[in-house]
Amino acid sequence: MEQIKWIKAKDYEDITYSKCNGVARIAFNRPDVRNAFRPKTTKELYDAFYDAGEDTSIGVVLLSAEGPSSKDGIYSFCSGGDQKARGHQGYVGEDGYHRLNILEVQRLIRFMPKAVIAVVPGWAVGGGHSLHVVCDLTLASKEHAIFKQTDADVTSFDGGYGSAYLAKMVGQKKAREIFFLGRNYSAQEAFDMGMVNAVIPHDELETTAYQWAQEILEKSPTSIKMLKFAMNLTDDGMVGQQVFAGEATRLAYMTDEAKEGRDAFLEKRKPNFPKQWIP
Ligand SMILES: CC(C)(COP(=O)(O)OP(=O)(O)OC[C@H]1O[C@@H](n2cnc3c(N)ncnc32)[C@H](O)[C@@H]1OP(=O)(O)O)[C@@H](O)C(=O)NCCC(=O)NCCSC(=O)c1cc(O)c2ccccc2c1O
Repeated sequence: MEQIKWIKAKDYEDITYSKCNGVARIAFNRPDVRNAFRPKTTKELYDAFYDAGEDTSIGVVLLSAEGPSSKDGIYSFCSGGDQKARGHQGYVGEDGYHRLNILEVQRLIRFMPKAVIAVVPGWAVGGGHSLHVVCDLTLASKEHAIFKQTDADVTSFDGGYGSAYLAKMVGQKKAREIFFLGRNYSAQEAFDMGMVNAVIPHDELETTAYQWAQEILEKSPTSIKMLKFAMNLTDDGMVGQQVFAGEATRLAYMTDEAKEGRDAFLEKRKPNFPKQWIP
């Protein structure tokens, strides 16, 4: 097995961010509050995901978590929005504004042209549960992962990917059970209902995630990107079409036709599209 040498990509307070051999690892780092996210956390997540999306040396992103808690040794992926930071209209940051910025992070994960793997070492709850749902794949700790939806306990309902997309994954009845009853589900139960790809012994979770990432990196990057966007398309409406079509446009840019169109404009002449280019 290859030695994994994570290199810190940037210093943050609420998350850690490192890279190794084509893989970026973004990890929640507030284990004493079960990795709840506050506005600072979502800002940092957005920044790190944006960087990983733009970095052409990165092909796969792991969304993981540091831990366990220094208080009680319990592992968490993320327990959702920090209820202590919750104000009247959203989560309040140092600037005093009320926001629901985690939805922007969800969209970044959903629309980035790279595979994102949720690596769940412990609690995945509320908005933390929604984050694993929106990731492309989920690997869960056999011993410690627990999946739970508390949205209906705290009147903070994710009516987008967290619930409606979950229903596509596990079926309508099961998704309604998860949200309406808010029970705990083990990694194995989550696997059986189709929202987890593999149940992994805790000690092997991170290395397995890295191995899965390396396997994906052996595939054609354009295929991974187009397959991800194709699978997103039916659920994402016009935005899904826009994202998929944007990549088709990028491929079209690489043709002689596109070069002729661009060059003709720059040379202030009529474009010459020969008949043999007609499809
Ligand atoms: C996750 C738990 C089930 C774990 O229970 P356990 O008994 O193991 O641990 P404790 O409850 O004692 O927690 C230890 C310690 O952590 C603090 N903590 C845990 N979670 C949070 C949290 N979310 N916010 C703030 N603090 C948290 C807890 O207070 C303890 O601190 P001490 O100081 O006492 O040591 C359990 O902790 C739990 O149920 N947590 C709350 C889960 C929750 O309700 N999350 C919010 C759901 S709503 C949400 O996430 C959300 C966010 C958004 O931005 C949205 C935006 C748009 C739409 C929807 C959104 C949305 O739904």
